[in-house]
Amino acid sequence: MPDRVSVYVRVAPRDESRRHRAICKVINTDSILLSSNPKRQTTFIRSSFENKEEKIFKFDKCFDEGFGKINSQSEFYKGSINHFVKDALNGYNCCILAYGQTGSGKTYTMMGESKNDTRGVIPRFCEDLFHEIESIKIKDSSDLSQRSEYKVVCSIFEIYNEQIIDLLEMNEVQSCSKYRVRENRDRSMYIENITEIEVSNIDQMIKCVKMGFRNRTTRSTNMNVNSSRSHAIVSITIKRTDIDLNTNSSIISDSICRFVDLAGSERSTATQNCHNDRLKEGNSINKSLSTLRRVLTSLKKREELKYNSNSNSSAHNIVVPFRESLLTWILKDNLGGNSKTCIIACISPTNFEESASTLRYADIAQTIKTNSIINTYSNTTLLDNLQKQLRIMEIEVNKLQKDQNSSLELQYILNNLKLENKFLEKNFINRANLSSEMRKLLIDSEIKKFQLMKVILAIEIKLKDPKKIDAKLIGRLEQLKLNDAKLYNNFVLNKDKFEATVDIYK
Ligand SMILES: Nc1ncnc2c1ncn2[C@@H]1O[C@H](COP(=O)(O)OP(=O)(O)OP(=O)(O)O)[C@@H](O)[C@H]1O
Repeated sequence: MPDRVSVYVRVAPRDESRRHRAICKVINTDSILLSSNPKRQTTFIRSSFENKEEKIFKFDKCFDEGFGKINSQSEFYKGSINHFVKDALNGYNCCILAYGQTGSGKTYTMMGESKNDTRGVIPRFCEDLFHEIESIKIKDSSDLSQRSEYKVVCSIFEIYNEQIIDLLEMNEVQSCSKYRVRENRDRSMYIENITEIEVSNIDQMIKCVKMGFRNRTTRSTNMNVNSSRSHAIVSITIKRTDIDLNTNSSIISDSICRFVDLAGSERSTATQNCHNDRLKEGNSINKSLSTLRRVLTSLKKREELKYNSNSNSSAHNIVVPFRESLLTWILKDNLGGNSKTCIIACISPTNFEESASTLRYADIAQTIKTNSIINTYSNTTLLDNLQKQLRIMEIEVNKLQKDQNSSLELQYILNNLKLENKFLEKNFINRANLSSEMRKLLIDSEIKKFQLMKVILAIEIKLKDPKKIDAKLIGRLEQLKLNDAKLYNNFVLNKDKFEATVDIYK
């Protein structure tokens, strides 16, 4: 079912945002007037400098009125994200991205603080997820015909300088190169070798998420990295199996929920990036965020073409640069693919340009369509797929056996050739006793022996790896056959077998 990327706007409190930006040494602050109107779902932004324009954006929901009321974490969660719990349990992939400049409240919104009422979207989602699972289990317990089983797996990583850092890996010294982004058969993305922890209740889940974010802070301190310079991704995989106890058949649904706390979106010129490492950091953040913006722009263009020209072919000519950064490659399916996606546009009332830029990109994002489907299959489909795979493997095994047979046939031919060679050698040694006519014959056979040795040598080499047998060798054997059919027939006692072997490799 086509969905649209939804956008929720959140405004950080003026003082907090300014204090955080001061700590992060962000310069170029600007004084702006910014307010959201939750009734109309609009956000108004205007620089207090007279020459800057006024802008009004309309989104799915606008929270926090800027100068007025600040929405609590609970109000924000209930008004935006909590419906994703049911979606995820029903088998839909979901993705929640927090986008905005440094100090605009991305981490506060996603993770929140340790105080109970200030916890963010991720811990609240995890709590709701297990509450929902528990309530389904209680409902099931009175139903004798059905039972549901759940498996929840969590992985947490960050992308820093275009490398993946596993935040659940106990060993602090990590080889980043072992983490590879791979594509599943259904074209969804996964990270090879990433630590995955199975959790079975709220406590385990929250501990896992907290450990990931604690590692993010510890590692960033050890590496002298500000956490806002990396993108943190929490990935929760949910597998639900509904078993019909009467028929013993089951329906399985799989979904992945990704929570992405993006690095600060300000341009590197806006921060005091003079140090080499900082410059590298800045460049890679710029690269991934600018790729993200280009991906959003290309997807929007694609949508417009589809809508205006009513032709899919011109829309498909638009190349979306997913592969140009790790971030967009991992999120490929979430941006315009099989996912229910939302962007939380975090803005801070201290910088006109950056806030306007965040709102502009959120505006582009909300035009993008996704195609979320319930990722479900029955155990009979699973069986069908496994049987299909089995058949493919059987064909492979047969082929391999055939190769092995061919190699046995070649071995047989080789032995015959060796025998013939011995015969020729014997004649060669006794040639002094031969008549001139016989000698001529032997010179011929000497040439043939030489040819034969070459063929034997080639076959011996190829026997080590029969697959590598090439047209040249077959050509040589064929030539031998043409030059002297009698000799050839002597070499090969079982002619048919030999030809069959040659045919296989033709
Ligand atoms: N809605 C809010 N209510 C209360 N405090 C907030 C809110 N938004 C942000 N803050 C406070 O503002 C400060 C900066 O927020 P936060 O660290 O979440 O910003 P950020 O966008 O993640 O920055 P960075 O990109 O540097 O990681 C924090 O002290 C946080 O507690």
